[in-house]
Amino acid sequence: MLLRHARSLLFLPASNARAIAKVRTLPCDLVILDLEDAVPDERKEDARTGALEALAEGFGNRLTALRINVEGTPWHGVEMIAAKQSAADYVVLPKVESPKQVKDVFSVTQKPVIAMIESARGVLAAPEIAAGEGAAALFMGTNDLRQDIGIPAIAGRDGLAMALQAVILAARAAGIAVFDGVFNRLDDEAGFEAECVAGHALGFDGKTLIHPSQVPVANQVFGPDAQALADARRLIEAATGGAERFEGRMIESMHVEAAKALVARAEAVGQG
Ligand SMILES: CC(C)(COP(=O)(O)OP(=O)(O)OC[C@H]1O[C@@H](n2cnc3c(N)ncnc32)[C@H](O)[C@@H]1OP(=O)(O)O)[C@@H](O)C(=O)NCCC(=O)NCCSC(=O)C[C@H](O)C(=O)O
Ligand SMILES: [Mg+2]
Repeated sequence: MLLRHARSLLFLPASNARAIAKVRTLPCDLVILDLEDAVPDERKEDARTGALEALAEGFGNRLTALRINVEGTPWHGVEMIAAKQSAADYVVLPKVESPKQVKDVFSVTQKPVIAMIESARGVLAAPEIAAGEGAAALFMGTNDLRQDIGIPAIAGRDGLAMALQAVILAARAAGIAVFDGVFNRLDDEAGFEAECVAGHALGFDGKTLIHPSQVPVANQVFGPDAQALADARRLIEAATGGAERFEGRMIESMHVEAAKALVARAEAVGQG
């Protein structure tokens, strides 16, 4: 699967063996083994060893990533070496504020880097980060971003709107994928689904997740809906080129391209 087709991107602490076993049973598209905030300092070393073993064992046909700690922490250097030696498909780099951070990690690990945008500085530098060497995708880090901007944890996402859109535009201008931040309220199913729908409508490719219960909803919201897929197939079949009428609306070549992209996404995620 291509990264841009991923709908559900599940974080888990690399120190949690039960979660590692569990994720192998889940229909998530990308597994992210975390060495950063989900792992206490005294467990970083164990987590690193556990991550390398788990990645070597593999996660079936799921894409894999290792989130390392940022430069300036005691773990950054050793985790870059571990990432290079690992079987992870991607490195996730948190708290990115410049393209140089991504380039430096890419040059050591030789793995495509998913840059997390988690601060006002990061948002303002997102166009350069997304276009920079080694950047494969952007993740929103909305917990840290709220804190950096000063948005109360209990407030909704209105205060994040400009940042979310700026990051999506930066990713699109650079031609890379972009994924929404995590939803913390584990028991608020309706709130989670509403945030997935809103993120999908903004243009995110998928959503980063923290719990198994969130995977099916993200897959459903970010996966092609059956009606849209049927519509896309009819449109591709009917189109003859240029502007024309299709089922009461005007279509042109960009609509055919969009329909083909939807069919490709459906096939990639096994919904074709
Ligand atoms: C949030 C949790 C700590 C909740 O844990 P808990 O209450 O123990 O979960 P459950 O009892 O409901 O778990 C049920 C079973 O599911 C497994 N499980 C739980 N979470 C995961 C997971 N993420 N991946 C795989 N499997 C998981 C449990 O092991 C149970 O199975 P079993 O053992 O067989 O009974 C916990 O969900 C958790 O740790 N989540 C991930 C936290 C994390 O990785 N955080 C870092 C990423 S968030 C982020 O990046 C923020 C960002 O930086 C920002 O700034 O916004
Ligand atoms: Mg964060």
